[in-house]
Amino acid sequence: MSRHRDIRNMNIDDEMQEDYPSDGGEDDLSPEDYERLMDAVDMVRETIGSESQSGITEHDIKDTLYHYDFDVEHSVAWLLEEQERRFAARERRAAKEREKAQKLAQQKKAAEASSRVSSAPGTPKNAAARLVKSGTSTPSRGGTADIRQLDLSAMNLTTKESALVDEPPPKITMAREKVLEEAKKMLDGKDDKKGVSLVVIGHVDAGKSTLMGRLLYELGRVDEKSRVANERASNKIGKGSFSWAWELDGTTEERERGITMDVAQQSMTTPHRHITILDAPGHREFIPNMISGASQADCALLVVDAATGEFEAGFERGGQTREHLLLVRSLGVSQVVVAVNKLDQVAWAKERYEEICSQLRPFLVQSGFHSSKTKFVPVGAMAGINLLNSGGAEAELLRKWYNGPTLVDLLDALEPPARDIMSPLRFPVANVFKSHSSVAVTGRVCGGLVQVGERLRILPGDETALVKSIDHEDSNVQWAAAGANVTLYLTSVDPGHVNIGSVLCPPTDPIPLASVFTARIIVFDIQIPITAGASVELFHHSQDVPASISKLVATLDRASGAVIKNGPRVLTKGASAEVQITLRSTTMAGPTTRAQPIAIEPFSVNKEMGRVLIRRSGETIAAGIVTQVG
Ligand SMILES: Nc1nc2c(ncn2[C@@H]2O[C@H](COP(=O)(O)OP(=O)(O)OP(=O)(O)O)[C@@H](O)[C@H]2O)c(=O)[nH]1
Repeated sequence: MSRHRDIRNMNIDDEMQEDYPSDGGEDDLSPEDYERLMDAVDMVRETIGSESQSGITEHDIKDTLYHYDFDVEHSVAWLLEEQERRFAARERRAAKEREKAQKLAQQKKAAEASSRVSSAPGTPKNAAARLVKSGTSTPSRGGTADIRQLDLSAMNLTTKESALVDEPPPKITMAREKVLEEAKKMLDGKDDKKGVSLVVIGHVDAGKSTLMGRLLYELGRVDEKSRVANERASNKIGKGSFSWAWELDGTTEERERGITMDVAQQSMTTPHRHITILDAPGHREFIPNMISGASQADCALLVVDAATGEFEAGFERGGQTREHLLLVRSLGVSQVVVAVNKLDQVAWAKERYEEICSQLRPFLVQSGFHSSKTKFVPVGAMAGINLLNSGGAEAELLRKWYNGPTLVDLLDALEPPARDIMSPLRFPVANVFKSHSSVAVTGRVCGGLVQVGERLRILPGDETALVKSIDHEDSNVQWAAAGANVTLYLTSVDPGHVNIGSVLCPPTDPIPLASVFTARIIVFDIQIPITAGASVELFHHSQDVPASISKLVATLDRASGAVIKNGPRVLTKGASAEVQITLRSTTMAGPTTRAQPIAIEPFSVNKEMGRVLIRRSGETIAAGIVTQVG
């Protein structure tokens, strides 16, 4: 199985800590003072060197600058002395560690000698380690305490992690009926704003991340200091025009290349909606990541570039405007807002806006979007025009011919689709974060409910895990229901058994596993027809696996589904067909090696788990729904 992004290994224990160290009163600074501070930080840094060279963090520098009232000279002098003090302390600590290690080695030798004498025949050598693993607390007797300590160190567990092993398991604190009742209330929107997830799609450089960064700022989700910091830092590497996008494009590579590579998740609140944003990459190289984002969304925001020739580049055959729209529709998204961006590049010309809308409308209908569920809005992401309320000369130019809704007005009216909370839980893992002792998984609840303390089965495989906590947007919650994009923190599980594409479900109601299944597909605009045995890549949620279209069962009438021809020889563009799909083995062990099955369910059982996309040589050739598994 492959996935075009890294499984990030980070320390979840750190991530879970809510009390981040303060930056030393920065919150009280005005934007002007904050800018002064950041200038001073740069000057100090130039003299003392980078963090890795000097061991002095940005936090240290800021603290010192506050202390010396932003006086760079005094701050540098103090920090250089501090650097020497730290170096000396480190040396002292290292000497102590060496001494301790020597002592432990001697104790280990002595303990091994005594255990060789006292163990009964057949006693497992690592009995102490097994006791620790299973959580049994054995009172220490004489030398045993040392053996336990030594075995723990051999297992590479830190003191903190060994404490975690002994932590009591999380408990279910709410009755299922109560959770169901609360979930129903929430989905009815009686208690709160309705939740909806939105994937942001469009051709490369259309302005997706800029639009989202600016929108988050306009809605107060990004403060003035972050804005200034992004502006300064992006200017510094000559990428000033991407400063708004930096709020979403968080990795160094994304920032240096000026493109989105992985899906970034953020959230925002409009008067009637709580919106999870999934900012997808536009570059065709990262389509698999875009598919991962789209499979977690209810609605789409398509961003197109109005600049001369740019809209056309994205909309022509092979452009991502077309491909993204087809992909999201195939994954079940039926509502789309089209933001016609960069109108400043064409002097806010009404004719250009209308020309773009008139080209997109028929394509949207042809792709299966109902015209009542597609909305258009003219915007200028960079200057924040027509996102919320905007003033100024550019806004005036737009207002001469447009007095329709703003982008936020349209987002605020998005309707969440029906959620199936009564079906068994299905949680396809979109991303995994691992540490030695725990695992966090992100993704969307695709049916049912999940709650803290619940034991879940991880498929494929025989493993189970306990849900330790759940993060939904910025909050820690006790449960999450179908449609929610959440992070689950898991415990009592070997991190090696949780992967992108794993599906978490109730142990009593597992999702089926299959390496052969049938699907009803629609063939896209392909040039080389599909024949039986064609090698393809199968996309299901966030995973993609090698497969083949092993049998062409029948061609079907697109509208009625009636069989037109059994056993066709080829499938050409626009065809609807029933096909058999067989996963191919990823190992080189030979043609008889069976492929690993994937967790997949018929569309009739769970819509979200029963959709697949089929790609070949980097091009999406078909989309389908699973009709039969096994
Ligand atoms: N003139 C103008 N430029 C804009 C506007 N919005 C975005 N841009 C510029 O377009 C370029 C691409 O913006 P991004 O936000 O990175 O585009 P993207 O669609 O997120 O890019 P990918 O995710 O990599 O496909 C940047 O240089 C932006 O400054 C706008 O309203 N007007």
